[in-house]
Amino acid sequence: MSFRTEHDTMGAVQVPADKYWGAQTERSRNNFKIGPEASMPKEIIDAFAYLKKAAAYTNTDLGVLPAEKRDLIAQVCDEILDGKLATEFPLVIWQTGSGTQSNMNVNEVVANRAHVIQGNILGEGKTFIHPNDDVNKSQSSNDTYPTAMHIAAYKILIDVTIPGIEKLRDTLQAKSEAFKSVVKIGRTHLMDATPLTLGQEFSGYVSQLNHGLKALRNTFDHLSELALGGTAVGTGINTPKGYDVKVAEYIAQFTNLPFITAENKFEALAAHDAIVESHGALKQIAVSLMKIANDIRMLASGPRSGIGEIHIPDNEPGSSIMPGKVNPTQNEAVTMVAAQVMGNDVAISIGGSNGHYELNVFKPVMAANFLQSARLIGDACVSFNDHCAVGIEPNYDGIKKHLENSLMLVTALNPHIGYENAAKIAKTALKENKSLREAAVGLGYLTNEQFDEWVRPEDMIGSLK
Ligand SMILES: O=C(O)C[C@H](O)C(=O)O
Repeated sequence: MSFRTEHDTMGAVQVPADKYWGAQTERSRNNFKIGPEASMPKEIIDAFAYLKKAAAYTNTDLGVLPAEKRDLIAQVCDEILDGKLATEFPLVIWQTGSGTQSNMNVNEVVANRAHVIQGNILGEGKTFIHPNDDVNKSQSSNDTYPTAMHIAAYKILIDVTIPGIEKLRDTLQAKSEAFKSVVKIGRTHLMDATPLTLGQEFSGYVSQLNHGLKALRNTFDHLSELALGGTAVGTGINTPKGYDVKVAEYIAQFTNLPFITAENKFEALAAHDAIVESHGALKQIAVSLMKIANDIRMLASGPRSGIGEIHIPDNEPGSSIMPGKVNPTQNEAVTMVAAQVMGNDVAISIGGSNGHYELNVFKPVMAANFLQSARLIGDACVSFNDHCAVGIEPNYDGIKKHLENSLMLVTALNPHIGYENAAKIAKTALKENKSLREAAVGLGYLTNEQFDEWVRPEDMIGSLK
């Protein structure tokens, strides 16, 4: 590999000759050889492209950056957003907790790429655009990185997470309606309970996802606040008047999302409660998905020795050794995703609780965990929807068998013969391996006709939808 020499305030650094990044990026590459798989997320780099372009426009509007520089900076930012410079951001999240090195990575790439766009040779001569003085003008890592976090988080929730959850929610809603007359036995404490319909059971899942979506949307207010303009400690040193409001307006225009400047820049740099709050909603959805996917795999368990009250699609051979076995693999994937998201919530909580005075220095790990959770939930919902939920059908034989066998249909007799007599019927039926009817009539508490009249599972499903 050939190298060129780049400089920063600490001196000369050898940088791969064909790369646009500069000395500070290379120092980070060399000094943080930690977990190479944990690259700075693409969503964060794209968010930096939006905010650097917005900063350039604002700086020009406010008279502190020539229009020629603005246009060059904006052109490179657009190239980043088009994915043309994807190999120019080699840093990992395990670096400075402010994300300074990734901020500088973007600044250096923009300056050097602009140099080449102007017809110069990479590494030869002084660049017209300076990474700090121009690309980073009116900014600090301390306000750019949190701004990038909010842009990336908001965008991924809108583009990936919410559509995925809604897709699954809609399918479960359709199933709930389709199954509204399918009476089955309920289970509480994993033990037989009174009946309900399969539709009622599924309506609970729909409601869980609707509440999760609402919780997520409730976090948009805080996520829409941008730190940019706070610069180093939140005071806005080195920014022209009106910069913070205007730069947020440009970001809103470029992203088509309702961003505004943060009301309090000290909070926006030193705390990431918006990320903690929003990930809290993602955790809530993970908790819901864990319950839903577990219920569905247990209802589908069998085919001969399980509960077997629903069928789910047979997607792949399940076993390398047991012929003909098929497993609830989509449920397993979703529940693993839920476990990962709950784990990410711990990392985010620890990160969020560690703002020291004017700066939180857990920014990259918080961003990476958030983006991973948001994508995993969106993707997992689509996968579970397409390869499992859409194909769920009742197993009428299994449902009927359990319903007829259930001892808790006896609950319907409480108003007629009292709880204690009804309990005797249930216990006798269990002990003597009899049906409820046999036990009830045998104990002399009621006649066959009364049993037919009073013990009707279809009348035991209550009035609630
Ligand atoms: O990189 C910056 O702009 C500031 C840095 O994070 C610092 O506060 O030392």
